[in-house]
Amino acid sequence: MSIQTVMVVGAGQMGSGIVQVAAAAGRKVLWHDLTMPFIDKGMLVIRKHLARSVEKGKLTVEEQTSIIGRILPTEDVTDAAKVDLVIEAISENMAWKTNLFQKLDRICPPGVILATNTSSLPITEIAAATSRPSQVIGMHFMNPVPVMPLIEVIRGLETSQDVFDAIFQLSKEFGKTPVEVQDFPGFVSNRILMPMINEAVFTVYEGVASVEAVDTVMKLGMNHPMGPLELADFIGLDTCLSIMEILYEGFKDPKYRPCPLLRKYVKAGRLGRKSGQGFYVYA
Ligand SMILES: CC(=O)CC(=O)SCCNC(=O)CCNC(=O)[C@H](O)C(C)(C)COP(=O)(O)OP(=O)(O)OC[C@H]1O[C@@H](n2cnc3c(N)ncnc32)[C@H](O)[C@@H]1OP(=O)(O)O
Ligand SMILES: NC(=O)C1=CN([C@@H]2O[C@H](COP(=O)(O)OP(=O)(O)OC[C@H]3O[C@@H](n4cnc5c(N)ncnc54)[C@H](OP(=O)(O)O)[C@@H]3O)[C@@H](O)[C@H]2O)C=CC1
Repeated sequence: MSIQTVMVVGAGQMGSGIVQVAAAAGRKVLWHDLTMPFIDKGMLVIRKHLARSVEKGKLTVEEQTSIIGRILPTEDVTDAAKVDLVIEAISENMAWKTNLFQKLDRICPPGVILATNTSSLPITEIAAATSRPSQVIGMHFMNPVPVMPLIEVIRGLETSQDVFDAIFQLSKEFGKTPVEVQDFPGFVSNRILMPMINEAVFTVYEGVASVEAVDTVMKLGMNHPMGPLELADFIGLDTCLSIMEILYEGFKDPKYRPCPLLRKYVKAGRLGRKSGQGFYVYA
């Protein structure tokens, strides 16, 4: 199964990273979001990162130009009919994702693989919304995509071996290390990471320590590159809350209850770096 053309849906922080990595790996990438200004914003981010790589001598100007040339923005989702693989990276919301997968299922010819970058939603449930559950798979990149070497490759209940092998191989061609994971809430990464972040929020909520103090403890005491609250802001507090809700709902275990402070911040629109304020304020 050769994958040469890819559509990425969603021009947020994950979508732009996935587009950059796929284009750098020589794939032609159609990039779709609901409106062109979102894609334009994402293109600026990619151009900035590539320009930095050129400045540092990690990329030639010719390579930079050809990577940009392989990225084709489109407002028309029916362009998905032209690709071998669609990677969905829209917001972490099951209704929006199943709606999109139903649409993609109608648009794409048989044989096109539909992958989701969901952080925690059940792949099997997303697959069941389509008429091709054997061709639906989880391809979970880490943030920031161009830097982090891992991709969790998640098998839905019906994912075929051919599709699994093709995505595992493609992940390697993207320069990443794929790890096989079964379809359970939060997979491996967020089942372990997100309760730690949630516990850090509880630590602030209960007045044990300040935001800065919690992050300093984890950075200097545990050698984490970012403190858990800084990382929560980086991921997006809306995404963190959605993941905690999915763990709580999926396991029905109170240990996964989201901290009320996390919920409060999301309700207030404090989503972290992307909205300008979360646990920290960004310029
Ligand atoms: C929620 C989920 O479902 C799953 C997830 O993704 S969970 C989140 C997983 N990610 C993490 O845990 C990230 C933790 N943080 C880190 O690893 C580091 O802080 C970091 C890599 C983000 C930044 O590292 P740093 O050393 O502090 O910064 P900096 O020196 O500026 O950057 C290091 C490199 O990363 C690049 N970089 C940093 N941020 C970047 C971004 N957003 N996009 C692309 N490249 C980026 C820099 O250009 C630099 O590249 P070079 O080595 O080629 O010069
Ligand atoms: N943030 C992280 O660290 C990680 C996130 N993920 C997962 O990746 C996915 C995206 O997350 P992230 O990039 O952070 O989110 P963002 O909020 O940064 O971006 C989501 C983008 O998707 C767009 N969008 C929403 N609905 C549609 C649709 N129907 N069609 C096309 N575009 C749409 C949004 O547009 P609009 O603003 O108009 O709604 C927005 O541009 C989520 O499933 C998340 O769980 C996975 C790994 C890490």
